Amino acid sequence: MNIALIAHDKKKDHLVSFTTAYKDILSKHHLFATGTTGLRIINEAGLDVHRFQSGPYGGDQEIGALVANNKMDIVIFFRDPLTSQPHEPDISALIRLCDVYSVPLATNLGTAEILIKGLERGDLAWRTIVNGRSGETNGADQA
Ligand SMILES: O=C(CO)COP(=O)(O)O
Repeated sequence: MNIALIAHDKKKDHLVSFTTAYKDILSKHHLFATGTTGLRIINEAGLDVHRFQSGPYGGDQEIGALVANNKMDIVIFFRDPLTSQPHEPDISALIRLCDVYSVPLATNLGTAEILIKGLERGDLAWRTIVNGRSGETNGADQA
């Protein structure tokens, strides 16, 4: 599976802790992230992550493009609901596209935990039918 990992600044510590805690599961998949989030996950969780631009510089839109092409299977986006962001339209657009394409999206730690446990149990196998990669079991696919 292709998994996008994104966090706003005040939520980055949470995402680093989350990716560290679930490193064994996440390392079986292809990970993508916005720029600064990705750097922290690489350095602090020790995971292999493909980094896009930083969010305010277009990273959310790059991930949105993959969602629109059915190349992103899960989006974990720890957004900060208490701080205004200069690229709010990009954030809304990414969330909207996840809803357009029924891509599983977690915007907080509680939902992300459920999603990652479901992923490990195989609950998201339907994604391989939607994304045309049905021969694959553990996400050995590339965006
Ligand atoms: O702003 C973001 C998502 O909207 C995240 O971007 P960074 O990971 O580069 O901080």
